Amino acid sequence: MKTYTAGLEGVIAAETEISLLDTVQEKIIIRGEDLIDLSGRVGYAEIAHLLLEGNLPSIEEKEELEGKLNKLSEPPAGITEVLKALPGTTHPMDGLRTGLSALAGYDGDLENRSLSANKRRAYDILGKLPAITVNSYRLLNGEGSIKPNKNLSYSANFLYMITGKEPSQLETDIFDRSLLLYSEHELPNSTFTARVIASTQSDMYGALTGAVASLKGSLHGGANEAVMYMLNEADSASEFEQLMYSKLRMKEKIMGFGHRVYMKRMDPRAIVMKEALKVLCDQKGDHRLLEMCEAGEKVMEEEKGLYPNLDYYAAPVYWMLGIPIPLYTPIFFTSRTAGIAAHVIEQHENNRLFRPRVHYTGK
Ligand SMILES: CC(=O)SCCNC(=O)CCNC(=O)[C@H](O)C(C)(C)COP(=O)(O)OP(=O)(O)OC[C@H]1O[C@@H](n2cnc3c(N)ncnc32)[C@H](O)[C@@H]1OP(=O)(O)O
Ligand SMILES: O=C([O-])CC(=O)C(=O)O
Repeated sequence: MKTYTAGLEGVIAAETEISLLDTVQEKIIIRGEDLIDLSGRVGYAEIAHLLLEGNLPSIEEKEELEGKLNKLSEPPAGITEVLKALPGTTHPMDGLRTGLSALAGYDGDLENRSLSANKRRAYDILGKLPAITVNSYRLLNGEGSIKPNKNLSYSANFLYMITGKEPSQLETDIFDRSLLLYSEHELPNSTFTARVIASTQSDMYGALTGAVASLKGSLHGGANEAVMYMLNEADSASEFEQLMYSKLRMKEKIMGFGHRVYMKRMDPRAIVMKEALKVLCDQKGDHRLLEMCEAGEKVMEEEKGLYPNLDYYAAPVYWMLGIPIPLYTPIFFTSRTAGIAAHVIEQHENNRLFRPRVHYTGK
């Protein structure tokens, strides 16, 4: 009776003022602004403000937001205890999912779905997630937990907690840019998941927790970790090229390539991350990873007509920044929290329950 499309391809499933992948003008529009254009001009905190408040902040508002996120950056001690109780075999993404879920118990106003209550908890979650993300990795590795350094900006502190040393300005800028690029992307599986959960009038913690599970999958955020494991299987551009050919012969999907929306062109965010990789390679005087990635790009274009997505170039950038691979997907989620929280708020503000029908193929 009604049109059915596998994977909801091309289906319009939500009305939003938050973002649009404009495939005609080839732009990522966030609340009327061009994300790629912004990536050279503003930082992650400003994008978080744009997503949650609807406008870019003034200098004072930006400082106020950085201060607010700083103040909120320490999770309750009970969350650390929850993370400590998990077995060491737990993936940090599952640690993050568990820690985020447990935060709900600390919200004294959990059933309040008003705009102000939702914004308050969005900032609270955003403030605490870097520590939850990093400590889920550290505690699972048998390392002690690390406290946020409140003298640093949001991104500098996040990177400091990951590596244990204060990052340089260049490292901070590149990491911040990666967070900005990951912050929001219209209606990917995880954002859709969160909106579906929120549409039952369930709370933001539950909606975001479901989104973590969605984003973990290798067809979505999990691809950035898979890309790095794949790059580490080779030592040079020619070895990587051979690896790609053999994977294609085995009909394997190559992680970091293809995208439901950018099927036939390079993800514009990947172009920005490729430039960042080049800067890091130039600085370290070691171009091996860049050369390998470029070789892989050429194979995929020639063999499959497919182009890199953001994960393909974010992975080697994170490697060059000294970030452990199991943190790549949790970092992606932490950054995407600003966008997904904005979608949960929008869903609660103008809600209709998601309840589609099926195309029945059974007896
Ligand atoms: C930041 C992000 O989350 S971006 C996504 C990150 N995920 C990845 O990088 C995983 C690898 N990529 C993929 O699996 C896909 O391209 C997806 C999941 C991103 C998009 O999937 P869909 O839109 O459903 O496309 P689908 O998987 O149907 O692919 C269409 C065709 O292209 C091929 N294809 C798509 N991506 C790839 C790939 N990475 N490697 C090899 N072939 C691919 C498929 O095999 C399929 O070919 P066929 O028609 O001959 O069977
Ligand atoms: O948009 C998608 O389908 C996947 C995603 O989250 C991204 O590319 O950032």
